Amino acid sequence: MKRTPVAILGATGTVGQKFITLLQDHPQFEIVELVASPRSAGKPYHEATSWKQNVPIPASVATMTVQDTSSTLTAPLLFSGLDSSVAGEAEDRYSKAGHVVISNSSNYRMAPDVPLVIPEINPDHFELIHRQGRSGAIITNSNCSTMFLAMALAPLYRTYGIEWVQVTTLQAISGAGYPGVPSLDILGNVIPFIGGEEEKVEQEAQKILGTLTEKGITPAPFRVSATCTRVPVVDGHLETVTVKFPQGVDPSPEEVIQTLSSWRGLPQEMNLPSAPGQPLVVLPDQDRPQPARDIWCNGGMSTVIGRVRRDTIGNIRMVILGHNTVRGAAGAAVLNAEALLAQGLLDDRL
Ligand SMILES: NC(=O)C1=CN([C@@H]2O[C@H](COP(=O)(O)OP(=O)(O)OC[C@H]3O[C@@H](n4cnc5c(N)ncnc54)[C@H](OP(=O)(O)O)[C@@H]3O)[C@@H](O)[C@H]2O)C=CC1
Ligand SMILES: N[C@@H](CC(=O)OP(=O)(O)O)C(=O)O
Repeated sequence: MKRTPVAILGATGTVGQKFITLLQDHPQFEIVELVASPRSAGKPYHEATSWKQNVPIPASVATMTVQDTSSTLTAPLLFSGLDSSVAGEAEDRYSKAGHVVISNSSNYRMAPDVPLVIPEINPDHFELIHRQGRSGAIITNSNCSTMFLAMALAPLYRTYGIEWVQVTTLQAISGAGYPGVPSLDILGNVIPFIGGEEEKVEQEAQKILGTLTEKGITPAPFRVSATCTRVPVVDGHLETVTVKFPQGVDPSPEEVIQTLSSWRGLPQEMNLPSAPGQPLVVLPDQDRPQPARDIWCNGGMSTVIGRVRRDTIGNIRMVILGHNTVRGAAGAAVLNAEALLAQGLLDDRL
């Protein structure tokens, strides 16, 4: 099968590097162009990037010359891990020039005509690309902490309804990009603030779980209260979550575990290349999930859950975990692209 040529925007960064490792042997996509800042442009990729992955740079990419965002690109499909300070202008321009941009950046996530999709939850929202008036399109995935929260909430919301959610995140340093948080700030420490993060976690899940109508997306009506912290962990965002169901709804922890574990969506039904067989994996051990042990569950594409138990104020509390640069970023974007292709939604654009 002929592979679709793709470019990676922000290729030298933390998310960009993860795109390269996930796409190097992908059956549907072939990396043909790399884009980063003017600081990197003109250099071979291996010189421009500070490679932090635990596999070597693929030979086909190592010597590719990096371009900047002023370049005209040939690839019809662009995966973006651009810094949000430049993503807005570049993604808008490329999508108006006919490229389909699958973005990790926060700039367009809440735009009314831009799909914010987790394909297990709301693949019907992809339809919004036809309302954008662009010859290409912009499709986004969520904030990394939102990703694991929304995945865990989806089957609960659809089975029981939700009144409110309280979440505290313990976020890895790779979430801040590279070089990211200075070592003297984070080693042996916890920083109880991540700029802009709580606002994203408090509103993105409701768009994802919202209902698509003629007028746009009506967000799901539950409230989220979030406290976001940075901890000295390299990869993996852990979150403690309390869920309050509507009045009179009070499933047992065993029922909730069954609801979470049995959840499947379009990526599993269509057997997409990056789909985890089981999107939510519930561990029985009292001291799991742990970032050092569990982030690579199903190739880093599952949300791992533990400690599901009754709460004293809400109904249920649990601990959730995910790989922030895989399912929380690059892997989510690749899965979105696979879902779009499988449904033929890009046939008129690629
Ligand atoms: N890390 C994570 O877990 C997650 C990140 N995201 C989002 O993904 C995006 C990338 O994050 P991350 O990889 O962590 O960040 P990094 O800081 O590691 O990488 C940023 C990338 O943007 C490029 N860039 C910076 N300035 C410019 C410019 N003026 N023109 C063109 N390119 C530029 C950098 O290129 P150069 O090397 O040349 O400077 C680099 O490739 C951000 O929007 C972030 O918010 C979303 C979810 C999770
Ligand atoms: N802020 C997240 C990563 C990120 O960049 O998210 P966003 O794209 O929503 O700004 C973290 O620190 O872990």
